[in-house]
Amino acid sequence: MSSPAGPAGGPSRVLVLNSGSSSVKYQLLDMAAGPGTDSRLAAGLVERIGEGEVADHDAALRIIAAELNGQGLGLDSPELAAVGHRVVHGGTRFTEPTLITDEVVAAIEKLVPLAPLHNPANITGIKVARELRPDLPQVAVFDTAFHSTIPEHAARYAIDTGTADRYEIRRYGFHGTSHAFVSRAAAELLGKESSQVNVIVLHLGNGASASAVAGGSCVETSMGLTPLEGLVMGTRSGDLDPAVVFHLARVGGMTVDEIDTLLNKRSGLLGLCGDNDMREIGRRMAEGDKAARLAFDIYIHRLRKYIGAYTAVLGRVDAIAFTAGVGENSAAVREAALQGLETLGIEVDAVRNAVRGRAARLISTDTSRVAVAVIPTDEELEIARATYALAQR
Ligand SMILES: Nc1ncnc2c1ncn2[C@@H]1O[C@H](COP(=O)(O)OP(=O)(O)O)[C@@H](O)[C@H]1O
Ligand SMILES: CC(=O)OP(=O)(O)O
Ligand SMILES: [Mg+2]
Repeated sequence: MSSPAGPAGGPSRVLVLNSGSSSVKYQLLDMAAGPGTDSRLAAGLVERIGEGEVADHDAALRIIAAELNGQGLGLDSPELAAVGHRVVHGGTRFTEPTLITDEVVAAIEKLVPLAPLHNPANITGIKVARELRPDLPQVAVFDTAFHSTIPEHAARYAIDTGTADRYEIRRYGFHGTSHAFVSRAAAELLGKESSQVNVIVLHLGNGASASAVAGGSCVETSMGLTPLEGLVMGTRSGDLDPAVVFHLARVGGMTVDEIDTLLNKRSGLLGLCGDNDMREIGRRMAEGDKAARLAFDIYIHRLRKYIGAYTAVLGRVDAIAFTAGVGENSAAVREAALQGLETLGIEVDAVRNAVRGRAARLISTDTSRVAVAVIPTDEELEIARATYALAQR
């Protein structure tokens, strides 16, 4: 077959745009490629948006469009079936992949205050792609959607119910396409159905979140109203006493926006030691750097608290899966996070943990009651599948 075609012989390619706060990742996939075939036709990343040559997300998307054109895979291609967009915050309304209309864009715009670093970038991606191909179905796939199954007792904060309802304050959770993809892949690695296994997923990238997935449904996650809550991240604080905010305002004289910037952009690993990249922290620790060591220890301590908590939430844990930049690459983080947890049935094999690779793999011992896995995430593939499924209808 020379030109790829969908089941009905129509176009079968999907372009996925994953716009982050300072980067845009993209993939072009052929969804009609046979099972086991790599369907990725192109993939790339524009980084450091706003810092150097790339002024903003609009410029980044035009660079990507030109790059694809140059490879003969342009947005004008008749083979293109749809464009899938990662949208970080879907609020209470969007719990499924959604065909984009003007009204949907307006609704995503209304959610900007809940994800000020992410939703504006997602909206720019949608606007540029719709401008270039107004005829194509465009689908929004939400980070929050996979977490919509979290039960009320875990999703609600213990604040006044009227206030919470009025302002839609609740735990939404993020990185949902990754938690969905990785929890399913963990079940596959164990040779079981998703419905049969309970998995703790640790998505450790620049942003980081944990989730507890019971029989395929998410029951708890560490990010909350916004992507600020939970684990220690590259530049975000994760959990803290909310009174820190009052204290900084009253005693420190800081404005709400200044505190927002402090906690989202100048905290986490960066705030603790001046570096947000785990590779650099590893190098500095090897040289005996005390600030880097403490930052690492704080990061690990938080992670272990969540592993313990989610073990109690799930009752029975079949697998713990590490994913994203840090989770997939840092053997030191994985080892420290699970060290000494034999009483929980967790035994990491040091040799397996040290092996590097791109494939999903087990790093636990053969006798470990809980399987420990490293699973490369693929948010773009997950988004492409949802997009293609919706575009086919
Ligand atoms: N070889 C490595 N060892 C340790 N950490 C790594 C390695 N490669 C990448 N990382 C970490 O992964 C982070 C990026 O993760 P990624 O999932 O790509 O983040 P995001 O999608 O949030 O931008 C980097 O900031 C760095 O801390
Ligand atoms: C929601 C979120 O934190 O996303 P990212 O890790 O891409 O910043
Ligand atoms: Mg990410």
